[in-house]
Amino acid sequence: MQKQTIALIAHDQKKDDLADFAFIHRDLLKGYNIVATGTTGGRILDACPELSVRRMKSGPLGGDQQIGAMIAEGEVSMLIFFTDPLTAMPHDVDVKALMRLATVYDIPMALNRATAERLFQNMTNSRT
Ligand SMILES: O=C(CO)COP(=O)(O)O
Repeated sequence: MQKQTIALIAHDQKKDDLADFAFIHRDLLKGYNIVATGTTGGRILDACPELSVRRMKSGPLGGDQQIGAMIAEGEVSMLIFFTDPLTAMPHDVDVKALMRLATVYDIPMALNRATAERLFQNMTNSRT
């Protein structure tokens, strides 16, 4: 069976947190294709070199839009996006557009670690 794809993205202040999250859940993530924005993808690969990560452009250069287009094409089944609500972003409209498409296409979307942990807990439980 074809692996499903999970999108992983983090803003700069949240990248340590997402790298840690990916490391802790690396065994689960091995069962998925991962797509990430450029810098985030690099951080995930540093933490978990064994994972298959497709790196798109960096967020401010269009990476969020690329992942949004993949969602519109039905190619992404979950979005984990550790956002930074305390820093202004030049590409805020792209971030909002990505969240909008995840909502339009009704894919599970976690915007913080607490929600992501619960989604992954749910996936772990449904595997056992
Ligand atoms: O800005 C981002 C998401 O909006 C993330 O992009 P990077 O992973 O390239 O830093």
